[in-house]
Amino acid sequence: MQIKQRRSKKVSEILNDLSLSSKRGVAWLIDPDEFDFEKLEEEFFWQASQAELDLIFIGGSQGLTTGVDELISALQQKLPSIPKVIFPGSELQISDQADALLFLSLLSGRNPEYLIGQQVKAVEKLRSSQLEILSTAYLLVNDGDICSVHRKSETFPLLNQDIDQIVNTALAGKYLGMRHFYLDAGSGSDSTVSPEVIKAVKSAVNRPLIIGGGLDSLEKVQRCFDADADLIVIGNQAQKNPDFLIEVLDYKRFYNAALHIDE
Ligand SMILES: CC(C)=CCC/C(C)=C/CC/C(C)=C/CC/C(C)=C/COP(=O)(O)OP(=O)(O)O
Ligand SMILES: O=P(O)(O)OC[C@@H](O)CO
Ligand SMILES: [Mg+2]
Repeated sequence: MQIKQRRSKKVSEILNDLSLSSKRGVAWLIDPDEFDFEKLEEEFFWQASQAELDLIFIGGSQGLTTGVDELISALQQKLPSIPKVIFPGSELQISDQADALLFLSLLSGRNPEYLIGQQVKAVEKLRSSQLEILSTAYLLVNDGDICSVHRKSETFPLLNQDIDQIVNTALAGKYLGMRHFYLDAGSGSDSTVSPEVIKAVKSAVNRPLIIGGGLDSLEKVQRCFDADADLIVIGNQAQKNPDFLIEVLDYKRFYNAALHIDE
């Protein structure tokens, strides 16, 4: 509660603002299974808040419950002004300490547990919670790489080349009433969501579009920004090298400022 009262904007408003403007946003994904807080210097947290990190996502593909509350409390101490959003690998990762929850349905697959099973299991916890619930169509898309999210969900990704199928899947989510869209290549994926797919989905759904998976260079980030991604997610590469996240944030600032000059 205390956390939410201090914020001026809801997470849905932050996403809508990004979607309606040509500005790009960056989220840092922290996997509570693997995160070692001790390793990060104070300097890193200072730079992250100065560099206008938009959101922090918390979640892991294994969906384990351990450490989620502790992680969010620790983040609250270090980065109090940045909204914290649960990106759940399972309903067990829901925490009231966060500001919002990506209420995902894995539309690229046909596993009922990830289409509706986990969501129903989450309801008891959500009925009494203050979390902002963000209905999110979640699609796994890459060139055929199999990552831990595919193994965990027992689904295959849609292929970048099948643009019509991807757009139709995203639009089916929109027609079902979903308001946010997340195309994910999978954590650490060799291939990313292609710019053609990003462009096609964004122009079809015209709603906030989140892109992640395998973004490990500024070139890949730029391709997503140029293709109209509203928010990109950096996980693995920030864990390997925290300076990379700061570089991406600096790049975003430069990118958004350049857009402003052109306007
Ligand atoms: C809505 C509720 C309550 C639950 C949703 C449950 C669903 C549909 C999940 C989608 C499928 C799934 C398993 C997604 C995982 C998303 C995630 C947190 C990925 C982060 O991956 P990492 O844990 O960083 O990857 P590694 O395993 O490679 O470390
Ligand atoms: O860990 P990376 O490869 O950055 O992927 C982030 C996220 O989109 C995975 O679900
Ligand atoms: Mg993980």
